[in-house]
Amino acid sequence: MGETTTDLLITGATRVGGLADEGGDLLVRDGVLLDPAEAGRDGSRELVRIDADGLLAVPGLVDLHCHLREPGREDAETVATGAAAAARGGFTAVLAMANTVPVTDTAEAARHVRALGEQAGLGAVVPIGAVSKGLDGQELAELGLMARTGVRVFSDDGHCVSDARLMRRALEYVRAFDGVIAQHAQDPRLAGPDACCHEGEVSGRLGLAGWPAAAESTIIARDVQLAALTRSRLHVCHVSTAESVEVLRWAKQRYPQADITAEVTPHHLLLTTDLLAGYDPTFKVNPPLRPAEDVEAVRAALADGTIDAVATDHAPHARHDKEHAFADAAFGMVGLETALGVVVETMVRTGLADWERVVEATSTTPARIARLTDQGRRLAVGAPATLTLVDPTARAVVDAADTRSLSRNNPWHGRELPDPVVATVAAGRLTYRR
Ligand SMILES: NC(=O)N[C@@H](CC(=O)O)C(=O)O
Ligand SMILES: [Zn+2]
Ligand SMILES: [Zn+2]
Repeated sequence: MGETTTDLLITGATRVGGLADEGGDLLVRDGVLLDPAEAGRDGSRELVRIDADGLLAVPGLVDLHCHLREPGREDAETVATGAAAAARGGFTAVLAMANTVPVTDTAEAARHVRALGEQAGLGAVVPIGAVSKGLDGQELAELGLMARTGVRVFSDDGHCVSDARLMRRALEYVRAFDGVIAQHAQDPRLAGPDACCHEGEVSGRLGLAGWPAAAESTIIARDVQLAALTRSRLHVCHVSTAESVEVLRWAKQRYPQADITAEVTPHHLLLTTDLLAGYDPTFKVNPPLRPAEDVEAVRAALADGTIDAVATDHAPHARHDKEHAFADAAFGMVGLETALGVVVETMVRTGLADWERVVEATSTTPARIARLTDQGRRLAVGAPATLTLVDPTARAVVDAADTRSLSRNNPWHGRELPDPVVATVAAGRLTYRR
């Protein structure tokens, strides 16, 4: 972050994870946190104050998994609108999935996404590189060349790397540069081309073609063994079933030397498959919404660390892709702006997690998985001024039209949820203020 002439003084916030003797005041100058006693000493600098009495200051949120749609589908989202939605959601860094048009499968494509993020200036936009060329699951993409531009996370998300041999080679390859393979765990043969939801009692009643929960957990069982075999890093995207949690719990015990991590989305922490009763395609998502037992299992796993992180899987879609009969609509829902609220609703208000655990799952751990060294840092003098101010008690009714995203496929529309994000500061810059 370059030189600035304005200081930002945040007063009265409680730092989550801060030391007991650290006061609540924070001074932001040139992208760094300074001793608040410095505020106003240099008369040439303007001082902007934020009164944060009663608020929490947490390290800026990091989203390991979102879809920003640029290049190719700028009608659904652009990097700039996605970054604006992220800032409003309290995020200071987001990782943009590779399933754009064209796919982020070359160094040049990765540089392009990063540059669009820098132009937007609303926090870090970090490209995820594809595992296979064109996401076709056949041939490895330019993993090494993308790594040289700083890419550490590789994923064919939207598709599963279903060929075990290709998955093994990808894991072996990225080990050299400390990369990680983020897998969309879903056996394509079990999921089939026509399936559109979770296979079970609800799909049977509604006459919708489902796919079994085993399509997810069987791939995870295979991949954790490949991660152990290759001694490489595996990250499991959007874990959604109780069996997947059981496989992960087993794998983390069985292979303590392996680096296996997993994420859950906010929607899988709260929404259930019953919502499909109205055939509203807003609730069509991949992985599909699951029964309540699965929701309970992923919450417990997030609480005890079996699931390491929360990631939004923000998947904006234009109206003409979403407004179809359920079976024909696109998979995906937006989520950047509501993510923290849903985590507070499902984990904090239920007593399953405290704010320390929320910070770990939404900031510290995702930053570590993506190897983003200037994100997820404790808020101390000398650290990057990358933080989010949170009102732990605020609530609001979600309005899909009140958004910085270009898309409206919002499953929370009309629902009252915690509305915690008050301000976001990314590398010293105020990127959102309520
Ligand atoms: N989650 C979704 O339902 N859709 C994602 C793809 C994905 O995450 O698998 C998308 O790109 O729209
Ligand atoms: Zn996916
Ligand atoms: Zn995704």
